[in-house]
Formats: sequence, structure tokens, C-alpha cells
Amino acid sequence: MIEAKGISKFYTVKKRKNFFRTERQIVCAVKDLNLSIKEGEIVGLLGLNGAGKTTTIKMLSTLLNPTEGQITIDGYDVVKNAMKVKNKINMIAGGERMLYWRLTGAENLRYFGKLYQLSGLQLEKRIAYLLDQVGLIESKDIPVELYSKGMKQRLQIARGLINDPKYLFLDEPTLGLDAPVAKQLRELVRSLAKNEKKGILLTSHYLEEVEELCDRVYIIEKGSIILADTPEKIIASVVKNYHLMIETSSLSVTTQNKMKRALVDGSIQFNELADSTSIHINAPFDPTSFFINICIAEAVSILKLELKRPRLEDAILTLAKEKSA
Ligand SMILES: Nc1ncnc2c1ncn2[C@@H]1O[C@H](COP(=O)(O)OP(=O)(O)OP(=O)(O)O)[C@@H](O)[C@H]1O
Repeated sequence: MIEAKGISKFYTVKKRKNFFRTERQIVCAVKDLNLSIKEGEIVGLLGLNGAGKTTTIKMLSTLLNPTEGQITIDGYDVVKNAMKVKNKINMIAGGERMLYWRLTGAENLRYFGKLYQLSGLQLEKRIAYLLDQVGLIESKDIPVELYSKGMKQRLQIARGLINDPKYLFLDEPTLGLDAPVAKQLRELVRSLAKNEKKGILLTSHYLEEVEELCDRVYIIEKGSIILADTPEKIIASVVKNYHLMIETSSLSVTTQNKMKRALVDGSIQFNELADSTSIHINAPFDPTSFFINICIAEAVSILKLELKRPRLEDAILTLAKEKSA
């Protein structure tokens, strides 16, 4: 398990005071942050620009030392045992960094494998396995500069897996990819966690991706965690607005009035159609079963039913609005 306990990071920056003088200023990028990632778990780290995500990932991946607090990976302190934990982790970033364009796909993996002291048959087997996993075996001898964006990103994934890390940090892994390629990558990420039991920390600006993949999500703001829970619970705790549309056989005024009275909290609107009525309900709870029961009791046939449930994006927008209010 990765565990961060009370970590903070302060940067010292020089600010120009006037033409002749600069003064030192302390920037607090991360403040007293607690976080954990278990094996087999996909954990999301969300926050607005400048919230402290990159700084947190850099500390978790040994690229930066925390100013305060402690991070352990399977019990090893990342500062005191940096070499030991480096073999347990790796990072995959979106975009086109971290690859050598003049080298072929296989040569890139060979180079990165050697950095992890892999060599000989063991390394060649690993390279072949990973190229096969990410669907690049046919293109292994082509220079990376001739790869498409999707191919480069798949090679990034293979590179991040070269040392068979137990924990992976994924920073915007589907950035700029077409929908089908992004979908394939999400499936691979899910399989790495569920089948290979890797612990994964994911940052992404695609909130649907986070909602779909993550078991738990941390929301970070100004360097501190303000919410930590499953996506469903975060949505339920922040957004209290469900929209239900039911199209039924034509409703009498009496039945409409009964429905109005039954809905104690929320709003209801009826639109008469040619042979039916469409009912629009806004409520701070999921009103589906409640209204189905009323329809059954009133012998009303349901022709169509659509529930628009709130999404993680709605929760993040609500939180941002609350903070700026
Ligand atoms: N090397 C640095 N020196 C000084 N300040 C820094 C440094 N790196 C980050 N910061 C500051 O720390 C804060 C957190 O930055 P960080 O890059 O961790 O946020 P982020 O959530 O990753 O943002 P983004 O989504 O824009 O990448 C910001 O105020 C940023 O300006």
C-alpha cells in the first residue's frame, strides 16, 4: 500500500520587489495531505489548475521530497529507501514526452528496461510481452517518430510497465486521444488494476473517465484534500438534483393533483401530448421508484422513463461554484 501521512510541500520562490531587489517567498503547494492507494485499486486525484496534483504525484513517485510528513510504499519510506521503492513504481504521462523518437518501439523499451537493470532474455521476453499487450508487436521495429499519437501513447504504457511496477501513476493518460483509442486504454488500465492487482493513481481532466475507472477519488484544493470517497458518494453528497422524465398514458387532473401532493420536496410539471402525458420531476433524491409506485397504484401505464442522474462533473462544478460564492 502507498500511504502519505500529513505531507506538505513548500517551495521557495524569488519575487522581484523592484528593479534592484528580489525577495524570497514561501509557496505552500501541498498542505497536511493524507492519502492511500491499495493494490488493485484505482484512485483518482482531482483538482483545479494549481491545486497541487503534480506536486503530490512528484512526492509519491520520489521525484520530490516532502517538506513535512511521511510517504511509505509497502512500508518503505520513500526518502530513506528511494532505490527500493523505485522498483515498485512507475509513471505514465499523457502527451508525447518520455520517449526517444529516433529509436524504434522495441529500442525504447530496451533502453528503459536497462535503467531498471533488466537485461538479456528476461528483458527481451518482457519487451515482447508488453508490445503484444499494447498491440504494437507489428510496429516494434518502426521509429517512434512515425507512430501515430495513439501508438505513442500505447508505447508510453508499455514503457511505464517495463519494470512490472506494483503501483502506477497515470497523469492524463488519454490526453488528446481519439475516443476509441482512449476507450482501449481505459480497458487496459482497468485490467491492470483488476487482473494484475496494480495500485493506480490517476489524474485526468476527463471527469467521465475518472467516474468510470476510479474506485475512490480525492478532491484536492489549495494543496489540501477537501473530499475523499467513492465517486458515487461524492456525487450524492454534493449534488442534490435528479431529473426524472416519465411519459405515461394521458393523466386525469385528479391523478396529476395526487402526484403534485405526493412530491413533498422538489418540483413537478406536466406536458400534455397527443395521446400521453410527459411528467418532468426535479427532486433532491432519486424519485424513480416513488413515482413508479404511484403509477401502479393509479393504474397508469408507463410508456417511457428517463432518469438524468448527476455526474461527477456536476459535483465538481457545484463545489467550484460553492467556493467562489
Ligand atoms: N517548482 C515550483 N516552484 C514554485 N512554485 C511551484 C512549483 N511547482 C508548483 N508550484 C506552485 O504550487 C502550486 C501547486 O502546483 P501544482 O503544479 O502541483 O498544481 P496542479 O494541481 O498539478 O496544477 P495543474 O493542473 O495546472 O498542473 C501552484 O501554486 C504552483 O504555482
